[in-house]
Amino acid sequence: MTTDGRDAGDLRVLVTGAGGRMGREVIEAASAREDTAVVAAVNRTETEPVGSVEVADAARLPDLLSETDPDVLVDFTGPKSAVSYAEAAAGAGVAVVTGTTGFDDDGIGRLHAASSSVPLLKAANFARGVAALRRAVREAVAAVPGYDIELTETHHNGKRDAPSGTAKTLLGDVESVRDGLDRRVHGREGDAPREEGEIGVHARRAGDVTGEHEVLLAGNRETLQLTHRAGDRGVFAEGALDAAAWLSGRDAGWYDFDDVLDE
Ligand SMILES: NC(=O)C1=CN([C@@H]2O[C@H](COP(=O)(O)OP(=O)(O)OC[C@H]3O[C@@H](n4cnc5c(N)ncnc54)[C@H](OP(=O)(O)O)[C@@H]3O)[C@@H](O)[C@H]2O)C=CC1
Ligand SMILES: O=C(O)C1=N[C@H](C(=O)O)C[C@H](O)C1
Repeated sequence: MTTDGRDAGDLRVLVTGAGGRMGREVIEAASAREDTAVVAAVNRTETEPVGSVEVADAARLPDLLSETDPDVLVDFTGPKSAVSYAEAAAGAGVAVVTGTTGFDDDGIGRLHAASSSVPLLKAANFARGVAALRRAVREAVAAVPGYDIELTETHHNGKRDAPSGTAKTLLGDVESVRDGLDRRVHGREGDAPREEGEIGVHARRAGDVTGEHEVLLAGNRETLQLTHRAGDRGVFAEGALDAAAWLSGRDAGWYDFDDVLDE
């Protein structure tokens, strides 16, 4: 038993972005788990404790990585910070789970480089229903060749990146099973009839919507809509912690949420 009453075999997580919507959710979900301990939490700007967890200045991350001996750093921040946090974790030999979205190619390359020394799991969406949606979309697109495809995602008005990371993942899924889709059309305006090879992409931002993704397939006098709605952020936090528990102790390398679900 440790001094905080947790078992010595518990999963030890360090949470970045602890003042953000997801960081707070991860701390709350971890604190409610008997087998998980939040050994440190950091945020860029000064942040009140989250429950009983003190939040340190993110500049202290390198020290905290060595002082608190975490198994996994769990990150939901922004694309620049996520890369530098992952690199700090890799330098300290600590595994990384990141749910951050909006990376550019350089960021993805640097995450891959970090994954050569520690296990790193990146997923744009930690909801199990989205994993099921991805499978359903691949199957449906393959089953209705030639149907028009439009993707719509809806999120709260605080979301920065568009389209969402999940939307980009779904677009990759569609394109992986349908040849000839060579143009993502982000909204339409003016004289803009639909053309062969297009996939329409629509990002809506409104109120406090947690996250919705819909793939619409239409043709041959019928429509098929495949939709996922997240009820609250707890679903993402629980998935990320399940991923962290799965990742802890694995070999260095690049992993995604499907690896967790496939086992
Ligand atoms: N994979 C998944 O299942 C999910 C992924 N996400 C993704 O997680 C990320 C965070 O989302 P959310 O919690 O809603 O966002 P918030 O804006 O609520 O929180 C962002 C957090 O990241 C920190 N941050 C942002 N930019 C920087 C930076 N440049 N340097 C240091 N810290 C930074 C913020 O710090 P500060 O407080 O100082 O601003 C804050 O703590 C997004 O990319 C989002 O798309 C969200 C939900 C689910
Ligand atoms: O920013 C969010 O809130 C979310 N972001 C993720 C994304 O970009 O796909 C996942 C989820 O939809 C919530």
